[in-house]
Amino acid sequence: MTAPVLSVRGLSVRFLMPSGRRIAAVTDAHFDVAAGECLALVGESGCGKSVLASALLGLLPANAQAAGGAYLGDVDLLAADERTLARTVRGRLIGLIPQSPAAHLTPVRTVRSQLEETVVALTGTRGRAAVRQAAEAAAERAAFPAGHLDHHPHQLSGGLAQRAATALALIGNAPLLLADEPTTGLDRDLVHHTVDELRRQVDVGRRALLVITHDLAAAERIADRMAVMYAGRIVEISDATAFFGLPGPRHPYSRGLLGALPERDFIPIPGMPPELGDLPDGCAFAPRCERATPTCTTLPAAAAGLVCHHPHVTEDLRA
Ligand SMILES: Nc1ncnc2c1ncn2[C@@H]1O[C@H](COP(=O)(O)OP(=O)(O)OP(=O)(O)O)[C@@H](O)[C@H]1O
Ligand code: NI
Repeated sequence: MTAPVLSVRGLSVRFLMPSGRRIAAVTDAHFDVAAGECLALVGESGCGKSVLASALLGLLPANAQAAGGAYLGDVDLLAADERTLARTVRGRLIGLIPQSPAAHLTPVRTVRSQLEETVVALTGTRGRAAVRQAAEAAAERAAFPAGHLDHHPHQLSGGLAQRAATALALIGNAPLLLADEPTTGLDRDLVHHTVDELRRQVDVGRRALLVITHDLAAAERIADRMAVMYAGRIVEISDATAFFGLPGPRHPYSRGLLGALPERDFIPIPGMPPELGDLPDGCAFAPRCERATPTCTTLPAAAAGLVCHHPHVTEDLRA
């Protein structure tokens, strides 16, 4: 296997609240993403997905404390200073595909001028003609039509705004693309389109892609591997084909997430996720888990991409 582009090792993030409360937003995350691979990070709202992404980008708020390591090439993202993050990480090592492209684009300037500015800032290209050509090439890579380059963001459809934002994210040729909810608010056709464009960047550009999403159908379409997060912890990492097909997810929570989909069983997981400021000592999912036993008051050891005392194994799935 090729060396990973991103290696996350024991990453934890705590928010310290004025009341003295500590919020455990991310706990002990371990994963890799390789070139030419897409890892989808899924889980219910508030489970810590965006906080994890912010930690990688060095964009945590001042009341956050991060521990552990996150390595991209020879840069430890958690230890890097703001100057390194601004000059070499954001845009150059990590291309960020934003959640709401319309808000990410500058409203008063054309797409062309924003692309050109980013070309100058990130690639060192100089000279009007060369910059113009590089901006047009970036648009083309994201399938943004040349005929719309002189439009302002408000003149673009949701799909074209997404492609403009993707074009911007690709300019620095970053080895890692990070997309936080890239398909939120888009209709199904556009979801497919956006996801397929991102997948193309992985396949053609041999980039690593970490995509954060609520949308399991989008994840199924794009991901090679699935990471499922619950109450700040990644509880399962599995091959996407096995996860969505047979034998299916191994963690009871992951099975619940899939089973809640309208196109599957349409049965919601009972109960609510716990408060991240008041997590139990043992497995945080136990109160909602139909397989819970007395051992679940202790924390399960992580093994083979699973944090669970009683995962589903292939034998019970056949029964
Ligand atoms: N600045 C902050 N101060 C304190 N707590 C915070 C702060 N930012 C986020 N949190 C808490 O961290 C937890 C994780 O939030 P996060 O935004 O990562 O969730 P998420 O999984 O991305 O959810 P969604 O799917 O809704 O985007 C939440 O409980 C949130 O309240
Ligand atoms: Ni989020």
